[in-house]
Amino acid sequence: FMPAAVHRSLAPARSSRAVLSMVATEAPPATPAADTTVHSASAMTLSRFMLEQSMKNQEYQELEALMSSIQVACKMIANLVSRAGITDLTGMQGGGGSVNIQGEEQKKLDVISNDILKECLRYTGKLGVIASEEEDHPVLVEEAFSAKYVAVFDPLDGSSNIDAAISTGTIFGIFEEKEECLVEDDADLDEARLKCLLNTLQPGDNLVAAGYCMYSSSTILVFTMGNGVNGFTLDPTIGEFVLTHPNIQVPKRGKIYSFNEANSPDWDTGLQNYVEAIKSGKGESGARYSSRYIGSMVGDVHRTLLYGGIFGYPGDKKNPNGKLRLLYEAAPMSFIVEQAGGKSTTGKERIMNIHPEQVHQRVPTFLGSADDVTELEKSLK
Ligand SMILES: O=P(O)(O)OC[C@H]1O[C@](O)(COP(=O)(O)O)[C@@H](O)[C@@H]1O
Repeated sequence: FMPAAVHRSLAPARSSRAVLSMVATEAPPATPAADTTVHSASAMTLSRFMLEQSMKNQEYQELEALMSSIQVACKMIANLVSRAGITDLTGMQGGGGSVNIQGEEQKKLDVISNDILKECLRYTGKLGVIASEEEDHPVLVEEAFSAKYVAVFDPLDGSSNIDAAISTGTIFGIFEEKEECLVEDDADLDEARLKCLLNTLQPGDNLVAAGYCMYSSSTILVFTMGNGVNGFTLDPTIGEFVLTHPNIQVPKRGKIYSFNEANSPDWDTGLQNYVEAIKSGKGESGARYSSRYIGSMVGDVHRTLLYGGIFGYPGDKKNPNGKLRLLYEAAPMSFIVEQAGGKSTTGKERIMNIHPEQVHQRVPTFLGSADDVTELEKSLK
């Protein structure tokens, strides 16, 4: 087991570093920058974090099992994604039936990530229903359909980037099932199943937890349970997610906008004017904004959370509701951004208020720094 020493290189991790340094106060003050791979037993791992949260608040006890299975699934997916080129896991699923209900051809890793998440969530026994981007319809978890939670997820967001090894991610949201979904033995199963399935269609405001795991130069899991947002980096030397981004607060205003500008000819004038203004320093802040767009929502939202600014996938003449799915992309990400002090909107209304009518419905999405999103809303009006 490695002796306690301290990371000196990662500025954002001050608080976890503080935790580590409390333990290692006797350690020499400045560890040479070269020494970057040590964690002490007192590291704030995600498992320990959840344990402490559920000791403080009983409500989190049941979520602890769910978060434990989600982190296992993300570690497995991270491993597969990082070795996709070596293990022939790039490319399309191929063969019949590899087009999901949205008409998108599925990547091999879309299907595998979906199976991994389904399996990891199933064995918690806490889930009655799951809805996934890769499942045409919500799936009833037979073993536990009298359980308490509903999980919605995009198993591998941005998978169009996977073959180029550009960042991708998993997005998840957890709802509580509505009371009447609890099925008694003699109940009419079909009716109950319908109720359970309908339980999947809940507004973002009903989320009890949401998060994403980004697979990039680091694997970072960021989530909220409605009590702030925390980020954990996977340390491959111990195979654990370690707290590196405590209590994330998105800057009130940023200097970066993130849209697929190739669609701008089809945007409405208000949005075109807004982007022109911030590009040329004629926006409210007077600053000239720069553009960043990865084309993976998880990567673009993660950067926006840390650096500020605005990310969006607007509706346009071709796709009036844009591209992002409300239930397992826009709503979970909106919960995280709002919990980090940011804002999220369709341009007309708060995304978290919207009651989904279909599992795969799309919604125009703008989220990020509160002042930037407010300025955009004014332009769209
Ligand atoms: O290539 P486009 O049209 O800009 O779309 C990019 C957007 O589509 C997505 O890839 C959609 O997600 P999926 O990959 O899960 O279908 C988002 O991650 C991203 O923000």
